[in-house]
Amino acid sequence: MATTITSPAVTLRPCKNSAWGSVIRLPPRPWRRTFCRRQRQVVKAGANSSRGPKAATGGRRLETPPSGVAAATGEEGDTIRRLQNGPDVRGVALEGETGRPVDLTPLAVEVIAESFGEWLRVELQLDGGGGEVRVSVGRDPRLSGPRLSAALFAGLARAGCSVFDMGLATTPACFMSTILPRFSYDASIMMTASHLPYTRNGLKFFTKRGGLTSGQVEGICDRAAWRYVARKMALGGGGVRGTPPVVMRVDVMSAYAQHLRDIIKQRVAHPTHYDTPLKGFKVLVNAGNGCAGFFTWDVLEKLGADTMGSLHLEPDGRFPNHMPNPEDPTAMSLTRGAVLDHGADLGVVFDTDVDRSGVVDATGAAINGDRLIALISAIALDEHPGTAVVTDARTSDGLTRFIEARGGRHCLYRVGYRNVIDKGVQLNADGVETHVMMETSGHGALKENYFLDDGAYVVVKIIIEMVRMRLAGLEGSVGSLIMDLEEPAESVLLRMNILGEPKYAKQRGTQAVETLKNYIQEGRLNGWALDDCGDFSVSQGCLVDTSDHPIDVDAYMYRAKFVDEFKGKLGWVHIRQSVHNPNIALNMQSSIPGGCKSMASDLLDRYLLASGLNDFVDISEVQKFVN
Ligand SMILES: O=P(O)(O)OC[C@H]1O[C@H](O)[C@H](O)[C@@H](O)[C@@H]1O
Repeated sequence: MATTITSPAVTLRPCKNSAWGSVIRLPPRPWRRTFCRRQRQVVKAGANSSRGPKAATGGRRLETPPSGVAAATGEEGDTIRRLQNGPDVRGVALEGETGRPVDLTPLAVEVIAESFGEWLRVELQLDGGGGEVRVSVGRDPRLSGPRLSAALFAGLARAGCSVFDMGLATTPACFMSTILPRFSYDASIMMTASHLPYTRNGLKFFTKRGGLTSGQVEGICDRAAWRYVARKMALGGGGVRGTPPVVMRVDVMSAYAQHLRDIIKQRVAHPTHYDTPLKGFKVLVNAGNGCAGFFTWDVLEKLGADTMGSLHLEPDGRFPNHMPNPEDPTAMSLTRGAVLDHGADLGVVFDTDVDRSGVVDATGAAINGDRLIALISAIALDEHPGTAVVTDARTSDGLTRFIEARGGRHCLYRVGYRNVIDKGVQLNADGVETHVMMETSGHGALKENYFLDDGAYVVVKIIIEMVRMRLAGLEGSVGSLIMDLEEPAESVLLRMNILGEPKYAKQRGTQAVETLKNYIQEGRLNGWALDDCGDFSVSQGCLVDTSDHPIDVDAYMYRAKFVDEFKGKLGWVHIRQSVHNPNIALNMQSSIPGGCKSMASDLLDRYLLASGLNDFVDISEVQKFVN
């Protein structure tokens, strides 16, 4: 049975001893002097070097790896490079995973943070900035957080950054700490592994321009790799050492919550109770013991909502109830139950760090995945007629029809929230008005919100719509806005583990994914056709943009449709390597019952077995599904 905690967790409340600007610890003066000298040298050396990674510096050069070290990074350095997951850093931070040793160590975090700080200094100089570089740091409640935070602070300080500790925070709040006038930091880092197991942890990086791109993070990890090897050699394999850095404890979360409240108040502009527009509404939150509890007591309750029935608000780094994840069936079903039990108008499910969300409407209907995209698209198309909506290519044909029926355009793109957002940014730059960028996973970014991947803002939009509907005297809950969304008859996700040593997994995964593409292109798979690639293809989908370079780990992915000689179009499959684990994800959708099984069976015989991929890919899930 779900635990209901109505009192807020202390950790996310404004901390009495953490007033803005209060100093936690001062380092001894000599250390500070040495540090400043060192930093000047680093930046100067960078300006003359010819080895700086272009992606990370935007063309400016950074400190050159000492000769010999770069070449020698090899295996050791690769342990750092492998921590890059698209635009994030993710790794195992605690023992407990079979076959996966701890690789996100304090030293790894320290060298990555130092390389980020160094990159940032160069970036800011390019922008005409200089002097103090101020970086905020937030984290989720993972057990490894405090220890790794100390390493993160140390790395940033080594790079000459002033560090501001937000404590328990959310990913969108970290970005907003670079925007909110009272804070306006140069950059922010969120330490989180989102919905991944409690043993993992990771980093997300922001500047005022938004999240770093995969290319930028790749450059930072490259530099961190040689630094890691050099540091290990110097320390004899030991961990982080040295004087603890200066860290300022700051309360950004209260200001951020107020920012969200202000948006709701202003947009609803309630005619009788402006400051409490949610009076008379029951809205409950399932925070999954992640970071989202603040939304209940610092946003909803202060706006007048009754939040009785909220679930798992207390941060707990072991996530004892279920992973905080709007895609998690347990999370959704518990929230649906709570909404119905309490007669709530809305239930909200956040992921750990609140960059993803899903909702449950008053009838208990789960609105996540395609349905959430449809709901946000309906709201956005009302506000911006004709806007384009970018999603990953795992969305249904029904969603495309839903968007088109409202006059919008649907661009299907690569999986990976950053890919989806980048595509939207690019479309806007190319003159295609694009207001919504969302992944089926619940990652949602809006043009009006800094193109930020922000689960809280998505919920804010839905809440505003809910209140507006009631003010307009409209019947029904927010779910009524997506009544005509057609659902596929079947939707299946199968995972195929990549066997063998982890260091070969990416290469093998790419080989497996590319083999399917080649087989189709070579005409070896009758009935299969790759969905069109292109810049902005509404009806057929764009799966790999031919104008991009698939450099990232998550870049090789294809969608192919299958037309059966007798039954006609059965559906499509989407194949790609997992961003986080050594496996290949095979998504399938069909409009015909049994269609997914037919497609899987065909791929099993004519692709997986015929190509011999089963030598290094575990095809048992596909076999089980087929049989
Ligand atoms: O590759 P998977 O394990 O399926 O995970 C895929 C997901 O990875 C991360 O969580 C990204 O933030 C998402 O944008 C992406 O959809």
